[in-house]
Amino acid sequence: LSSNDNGGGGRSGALSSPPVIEVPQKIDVNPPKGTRDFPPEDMRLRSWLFQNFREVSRLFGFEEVDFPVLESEALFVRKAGEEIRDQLYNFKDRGNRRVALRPELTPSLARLVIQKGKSVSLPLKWFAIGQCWRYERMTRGRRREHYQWNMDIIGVPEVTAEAELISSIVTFFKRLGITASDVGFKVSSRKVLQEVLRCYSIPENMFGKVCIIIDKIEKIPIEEIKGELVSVGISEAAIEELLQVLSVKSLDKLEEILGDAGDAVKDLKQLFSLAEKFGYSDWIQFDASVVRGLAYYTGIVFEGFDREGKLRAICGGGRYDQLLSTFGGDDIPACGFGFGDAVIVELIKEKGLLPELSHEVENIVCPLDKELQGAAATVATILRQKGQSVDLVLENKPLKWVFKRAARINAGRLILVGNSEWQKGMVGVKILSTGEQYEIKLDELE
Ligand SMILES: CC(=O)Nc1cnc2ccccc2c1
Repeated sequence: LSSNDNGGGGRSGALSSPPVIEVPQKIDVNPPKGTRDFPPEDMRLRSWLFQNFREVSRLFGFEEVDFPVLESEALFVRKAGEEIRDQLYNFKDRGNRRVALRPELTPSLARLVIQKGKSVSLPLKWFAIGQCWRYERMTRGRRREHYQWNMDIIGVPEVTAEAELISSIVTFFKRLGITASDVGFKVSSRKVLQEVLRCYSIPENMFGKVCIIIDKIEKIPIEEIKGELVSVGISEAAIEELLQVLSVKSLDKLEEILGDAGDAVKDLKQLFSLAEKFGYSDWIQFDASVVRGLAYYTGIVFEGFDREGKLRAICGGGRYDQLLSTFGGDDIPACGFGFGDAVIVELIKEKGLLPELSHEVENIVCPLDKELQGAAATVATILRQKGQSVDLVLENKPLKWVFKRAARINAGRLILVGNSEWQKGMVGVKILSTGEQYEIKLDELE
């Protein structure tokens, strides 16, 4: 009930029964659990971050794409025990369809590539910035949404694609003032795991599950990791070999163990050599323990980390050559990364790299009395047509109020529309930074 309703007691003042005053039910003004509003100050930081995502995507010749935040649940139903699956924000819609709020963007991108089929020519270089969702018990008080920047290269089997993607992230970090002493990338290949599992003739369909278990290696005790590997049927011997290989920190050592028959060592060597040419060798290191927590990766995987070790992974990605074919599409190679909007903000705060972003307008236009409101609107429109931003005073306010507002919105200059000046086709101008004041003909205002 709106406050000016007299509660259904008919015409106010009627002698009928006293109006029933309904206490208006105050809505909860906070956003839903785990979600955020973006009031102007926060929105300026988000827009600044996204502007940098977009500018880097442009520098690398990527095209922007987007997809619905709501997808068929089938896109995300993978049986590899991933956390992203356990926390799917899924439900049945009113048409009884199983749907989900997307927890990541890659499956949607794969869906669109398949949908486009032969009508697009490879390679595709697409980027997206989209809100992703998860539903986890608020016990952990973590967010249920975040925005991710994704860059994907579709149709390139060589590791030149991964090298290009890492270069784009390095470019982004440099734009923010982040250096190789602040962050690095741990790089490995799932082919390392694959080659070990093959030696123990562990079936391919176990691969995703084993990767998801291994991905928890720094999050849960090693005994639990071993237990989970045993429970999915990996032999003790294979487990020992796996854990031993995962502790390898040099490519040469890895080659000793795996030999140079497989692609794992070859791919990684090529990636590190390309890193030299891109000029980001200082940013990357081989680390066999990196597997990432998404089941569909098949080759190179990488993650950005803060060298102080205070924060969670900043970004992550890798090659997913089988994803399109598992969706019924052609066997098209692909790789990409996701870059969340949360950890990066914590990092730039830590490093004192938060930009100062203020709201500014070039002009505040004010009629000196209400008869001139129309004239002020004309002045505002002329300035706006010249590409100037204008805050037009919309009510009859005292000058004191106007000066206060001008300061708050960081107006560059105050344009006063007064009667005597207007009769001469002129307006008053006050440059607010210097106090300089003058009159000028309207058509000379620029
Ligand atoms: C640090 C953070 O907010 N992480 C975060 C927040 N929301 C998500 C939502 C979906 C998938 C991953 C997510 C990850």
